[in-house]
Amino acid sequence: QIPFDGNYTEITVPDTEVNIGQIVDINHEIKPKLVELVNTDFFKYYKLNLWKPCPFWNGDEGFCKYKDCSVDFITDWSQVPDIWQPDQLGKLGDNTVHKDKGQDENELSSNDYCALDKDDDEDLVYVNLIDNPERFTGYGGQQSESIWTAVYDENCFQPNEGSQLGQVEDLCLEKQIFYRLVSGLHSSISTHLTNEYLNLKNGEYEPNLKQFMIKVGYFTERIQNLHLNYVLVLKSLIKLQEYNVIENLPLDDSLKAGLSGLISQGAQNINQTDDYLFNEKVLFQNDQNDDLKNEFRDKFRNVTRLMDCVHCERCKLWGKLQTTGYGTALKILFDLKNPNDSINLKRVELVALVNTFHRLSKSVESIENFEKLYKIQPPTQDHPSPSSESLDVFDNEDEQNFFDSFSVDQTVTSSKEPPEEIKSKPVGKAEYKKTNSCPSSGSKSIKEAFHEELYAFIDAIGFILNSYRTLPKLLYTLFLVKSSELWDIFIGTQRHRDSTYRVDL
Ligand SMILES: Cc1cc2nc3c(=O)[nH]c(=O)nc-3n(C[C@H](O)[C@H](O)[C@H](O)COP(=O)(O)OP(=O)(O)OC[C@H]3O[C@@H](n4cnc5c(N)ncnc54)[C@H](O)[C@@H]3O)c2cc1C
Repeated sequence: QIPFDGNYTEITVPDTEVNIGQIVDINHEIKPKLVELVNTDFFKYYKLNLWKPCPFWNGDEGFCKYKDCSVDFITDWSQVPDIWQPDQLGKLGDNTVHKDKGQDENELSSNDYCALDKDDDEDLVYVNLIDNPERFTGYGGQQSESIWTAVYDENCFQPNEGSQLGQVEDLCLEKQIFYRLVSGLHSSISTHLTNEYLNLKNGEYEPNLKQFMIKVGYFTERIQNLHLNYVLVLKSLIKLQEYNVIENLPLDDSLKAGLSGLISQGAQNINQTDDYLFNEKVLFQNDQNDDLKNEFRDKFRNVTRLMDCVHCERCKLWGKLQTTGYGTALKILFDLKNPNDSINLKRVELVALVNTFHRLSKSVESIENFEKLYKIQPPTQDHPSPSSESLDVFDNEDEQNFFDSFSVDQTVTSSKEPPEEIKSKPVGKAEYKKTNSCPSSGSKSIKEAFHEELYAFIDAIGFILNSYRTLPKLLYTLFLVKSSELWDIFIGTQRHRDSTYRVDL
């Protein structure tokens, strides 16, 4: 366990050979190029449907009151740069997708990790990402919690799946990566909203150290997961370069040069082979792991679909963009296996990938800044218990009331906390190798399988014991039924032979 001492530098990034300090150094080098790139016309616009119905539940009753929940989308086509005009669209592989049988035609290609909006959807709008920054919107309470709960409980491999201890390390590597990916996305969103948090005193958006520490900073594992996401996305970009995909993209030369320059800078800073950064080849190693890969892909698609259930438009915009970015990174990492492989890369996927990397870069920079602020003056309430009801999240009652008014049932803490054991435990590569290989298709580690069997055994014993408990009552009820039948015969009012009796035990 790593007790939090206000310093993240030496903490390892799980399943990689790097530590957070090294990521910070890489980020310093590539940040200027990345910022330049996301400010270009090509990368600063994103096309999406913000009003697609939630596919999982009827959830339109949700709302987000604050003005920054909304998105300023573009209705006037003349405002959209040439590069995004319809005649330019479709050049980036849009027409070459292989369709899944039974799936919505435009929505999915068999290799896709995300459910993209249809290309011909009439409700697609363009959004200028620079004009609609990801920051505090006041979205919270039960509404956002229900989304996060669905993400973790139903569409993620849980650390407590088959394990009483509930440690993420108990999962096999593929499932670990999935959990960390989702948790890292959550950490990154929380970092942005606390880095640009509304200060009620002056109406400005500014870093709020206390909120950051409560949501992310005290949980070393959340910090690790966010940095792992940085590594995954960077590795996917490096792979695009290595396999000559960038070179062949239908982009203008300056964009290609910008993208290549950024990636080369990232690769150069690793100063080792890029498997040192992250070695995706150890995942889904053998053919038997196809089921596991399909399960991984299906679950991630569901996470992308859940973004349509987010009530706050601004949060939905960035949620959709980032899940698409991660889905694209996964596709590149897991499906591009040798230089001759082709990959379908849509324009929205490329834009999402680069912007997701920029979001992570911004998070890494913000965490570095929060670390400095913490060293100058740590928040007064140190190391709060995350499950504590008395957690003093807001500085005064006015602040509490103001934020409460944003959403129904605003709760800042929830029962959905990772168990103590996983909060600040670093996972080194050696450790993972020892315990985690998904053995076969549908895969469970030996430990998971053992726990599953154990629980089945306990259930069976419970069933047998319960039968003994209910046996006297059952016999008594049968006796009553039989006597009643005999009585009916005796008094000559015998029921029809086929009559059935309902016996409520
Ligand atoms: C897709 C999406 C996008 C959002 N975007 C924005 C936005 O742009 N601006 C904005 O102001 N709000 C946004 N929100 C809301 C925001 O994420 C929080 O839900 C809200 O601020 C309330 O926070 P909370 O402290 O109650 O805990 P939440 O962040 O809602 O977390 C719920 C529970 O999940 C667990 N948890 C928290 N972080 C992690 C982690 N990293 N890993 C594992 N478990 C974790 C904890 O047990 C926590 O109690 C978004 C929500 C969603 C679902």
